[in-house]
Amino acid sequence: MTRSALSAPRLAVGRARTVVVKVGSSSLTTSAGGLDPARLDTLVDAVAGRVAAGSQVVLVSSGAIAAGLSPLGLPKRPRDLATQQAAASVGQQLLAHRYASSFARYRLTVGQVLLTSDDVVRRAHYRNAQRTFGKLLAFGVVPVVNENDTVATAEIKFGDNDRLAALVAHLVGAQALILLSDVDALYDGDPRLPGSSPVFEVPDASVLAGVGIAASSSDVGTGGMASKLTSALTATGAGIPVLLASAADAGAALATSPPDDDTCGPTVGTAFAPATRRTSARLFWLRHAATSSGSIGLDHGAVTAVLGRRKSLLPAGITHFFGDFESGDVVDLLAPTGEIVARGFVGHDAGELPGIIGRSLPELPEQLRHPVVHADDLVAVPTANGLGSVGTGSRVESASEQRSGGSQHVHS
Ligand SMILES: Nc1ncnc2c1ncn2[C@@H]1O[C@H](COP(=O)(O)OP(=O)(O)O)[C@@H](O)[C@H]1O
Ligand SMILES: N[C@@H](CCC(=O)OP(=O)(O)O)C(=O)O
Repeated sequence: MTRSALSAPRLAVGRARTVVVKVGSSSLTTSAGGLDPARLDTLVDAVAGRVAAGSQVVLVSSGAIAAGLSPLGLPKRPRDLATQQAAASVGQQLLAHRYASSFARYRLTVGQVLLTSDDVVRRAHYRNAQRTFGKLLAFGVVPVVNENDTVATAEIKFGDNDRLAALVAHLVGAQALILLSDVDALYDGDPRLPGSSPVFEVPDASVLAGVGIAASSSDVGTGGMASKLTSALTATGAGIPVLLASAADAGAALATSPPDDDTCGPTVGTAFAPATRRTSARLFWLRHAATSSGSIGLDHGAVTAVLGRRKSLLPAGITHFFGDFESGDVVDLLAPTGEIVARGFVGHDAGELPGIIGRSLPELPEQLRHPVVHADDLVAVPTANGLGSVGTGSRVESASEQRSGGSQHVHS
């Protein structure tokens, strides 16, 4: 019997030299809520197998808060931040200890990397984290990453490890992102309902328009399926293929595809094809990680020109702006609805804008006759087709939103 060839994204995942694997809390815990050593060992078996096959693997693991519950006598995941942080503090070191002893079965060393959003938002920190990962991988260490929950505050939290995993995948130059959860694939509706069917291939984001997202079934995680889709779109939008599969199928999800055999590799789960070629670090950082210094409101025509025709943003299409940015700073570009639709490096100081917004270039003095944001300095912010506010960009903190008493300038 001849076996059929796997899809291109599956083969890309199977052939990736550097892979980021993310596992959710629900896949590491018992039904009572504590860490489940057997499930953790199953995951480690799969990661060690992939490393033995010649890949570099970065593991993004949730589970710190879940692991800290029982030592603190907490019956369920607490709602308040301070208790979550205390649980994470206790749980993270239990988790790290468990990973260290489980990987030791394969003579593999783990390195713990705890990140806050600052480590990705600030460019110098981003480079520093990149260097650290590079060194760990060169030493043959398996980096085990989590959010630094103990110090992250409500304002600076990543929100969830799905998003963190996509950012880390780009940061380490991974060729694949594997999201492991307690569900075996993406479904077109709530997987607990009988009429829902699995979606095995996502060639592009338009497929997701018909996917229904049920509220997360897990009591221990924070992400839910919506955040997994946002993560998948973040990675595919940067040129990285994604596989979403069950942690119970970790071995099959991390299977390798030999260069000369198109029939072997990850057969399980849902494969997401990359949308583009790999994005440059500069534009990826701009889209997903940059903290903006202000925001600029666009009229409908400018939104179409900038997003639809990839044109530069000219003063004529601007209705208002907030913030005290300088030329070179990052600004959010807002649709007339107020939604962030793009982000760019601004070409003017905020002080220059009141005199030029709403006017065409020929009307302006020579030194001001250039785009407010040049097309090469601009990226669209994905709003995850049909998933509304789960788009990553709208979750990035905006300095202008935080500034109390920040002024707004409106063109009339
Ligand atoms: N369309 C869907 N397809 C698959 N799973 C879905 C869908 N909608 C909601 N879910 C739920 O999302 C859950 C996974 O999210 P979550 O519990 O946060 O996982 P994790 O702890 O792995 O991050 C699954 O248990 C599943 O019930
Ligand atoms: N950083 C937290 C997990 C946050 C999170 O995203 O959880 P999950 O949705 O289970 O991946 C922890 O270790 O408990």
